[in-house]
Amino acid sequence: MSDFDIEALIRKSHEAKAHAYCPYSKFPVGAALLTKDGTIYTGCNVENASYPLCLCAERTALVKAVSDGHRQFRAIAVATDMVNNFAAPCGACRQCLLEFGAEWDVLMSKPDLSYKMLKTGELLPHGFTPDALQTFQDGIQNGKN
Ligand SMILES: O=c1ccn([C@H]2C[C@H](O)[C@@H](CO)O2)c(=O)[nH]1
Repeated sequence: MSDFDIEALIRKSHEAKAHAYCPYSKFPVGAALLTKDGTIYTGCNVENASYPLCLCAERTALVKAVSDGHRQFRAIAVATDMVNNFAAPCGACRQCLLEFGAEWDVLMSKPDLSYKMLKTGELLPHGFTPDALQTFQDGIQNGKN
């Protein structure tokens, strides 16, 4: 059982998709990120004529939230127009979501609002986390690195 309204969050991610700036890929993506305190930040993909600078919807929502002071999250819903596939975050987004914990929910949806739910840590198993850097720093303190 989730302690938040899954359908409402997914719906918001589909609404956010309407703002996608994607003249190159023509692949709109929306995201809705729920913070621990119940605030919702939305995001969309923002592309650029310099293709590698394209921003994904998930990271747009994440940086909006973090830059407002949020670091604890309950869930992120991701939306695309694909009817045959759930909206799976790309590798870079998985890494950025994992930065803020391995135990919060990623809701990958379709336009009919059906979804697949996985934890951030399930989406990127064996990921590189802040813990690894902490362990490294501890090793330096103890003369082991
Ligand atoms: O998880 C994803 C995957 C892709 N995109 C965007 C990036 C680019 O603008 C377009 C096509 O890759 O979709 C996202 O926003 N999120």
